[in-house]
Amino acid sequence: MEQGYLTLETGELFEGVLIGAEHDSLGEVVFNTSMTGYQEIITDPSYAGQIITFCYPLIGNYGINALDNESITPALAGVVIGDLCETPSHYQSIEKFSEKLKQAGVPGLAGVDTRLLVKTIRSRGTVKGYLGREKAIAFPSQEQTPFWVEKVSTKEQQFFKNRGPHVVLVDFGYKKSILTALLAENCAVTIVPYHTTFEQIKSIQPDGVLFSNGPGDPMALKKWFPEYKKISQYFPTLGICLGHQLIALAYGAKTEKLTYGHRGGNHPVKELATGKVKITAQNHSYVVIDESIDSKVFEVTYRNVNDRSIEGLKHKHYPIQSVQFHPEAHPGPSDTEYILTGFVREIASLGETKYAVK
Ligand SMILES: NC(=O)CC[C@H](N)C(=O)O
Repeated sequence: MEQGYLTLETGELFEGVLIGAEHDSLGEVVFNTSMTGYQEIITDPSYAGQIITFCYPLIGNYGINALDNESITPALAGVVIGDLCETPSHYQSIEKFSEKLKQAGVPGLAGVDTRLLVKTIRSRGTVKGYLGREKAIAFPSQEQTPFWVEKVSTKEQQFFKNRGPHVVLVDFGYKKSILTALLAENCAVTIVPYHTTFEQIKSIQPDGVLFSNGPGDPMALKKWFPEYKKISQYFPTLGICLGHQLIALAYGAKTEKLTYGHRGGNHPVKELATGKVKITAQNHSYVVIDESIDSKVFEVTYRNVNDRSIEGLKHKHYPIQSVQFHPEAHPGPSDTEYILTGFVREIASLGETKYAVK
């Protein structure tokens, strides 16, 4: 196996062996603390442009199956792992982790001291990294950040027929699990590109709208905020992760980048109405800034137990709610599944009266 390196922008160097696709890669180095779910993580479009470090030391031991992909084409820039298992054992396994990376065009580095790397990111904050055969001597100067949502959002509308309420899923890089959860609730689903206008959505006549998760800085979508506001003022709306950030921004709030983000399957959030703590799956860098919320407009519904950051919002006049975590889980606990099922129940019960709410 060929030796390779991950060079951080801040100068630290990590050695390992190259796996997966045979090209070098530049990306934002982040880490995920989940103990399982590497397949769902590498196929989650929200990781576009990022190099994921797995904190869990053993990756690949249960292989890759035909069921758990969150998207067809992985969008991430690379992976960094401790021990790579090349002899997977699971009855559903159809290929090895390294084969999946290769076939998806994603390079990786194995045999890395990921514990040290994670500690470095925790103290430095999220940094750029260069993964390749050579140590990087210089980093390319700050070129324009790619518009990741454009790369992962659907180009065409797709419709899934079903007997329940009709949901428009605005695709910023949606995880398949969100679609699966809606279909399981009998929803008919129309998936639309991120730039779909209010008038276009109105012509679809849905019962509710769901703004999906997605990669990058939510401010990259600034141009469309007025449209997202109009959509959410007309239709009952649920926002998940990037979708949550976009709703807050569309109503005048602000977002900021966390030092190293929340990525993993055991992030505790408190539901403020009940005081109950739920364990959630998370994957984000940005958060809505507390002081930027207009308390006449939004109620904060959830807070992160570790850093008290905002995890959920509810509009005080319109049927709009949003969560920073992932109620669809995958991978992660299903403690907050009720948010998706509650949304479907709500749009079903609003029925014909829904427009009168405004
Ligand atoms: N999973 C997501 O939707 C991530 C949202 C956004 N890209 C962030 O990093 O905060």
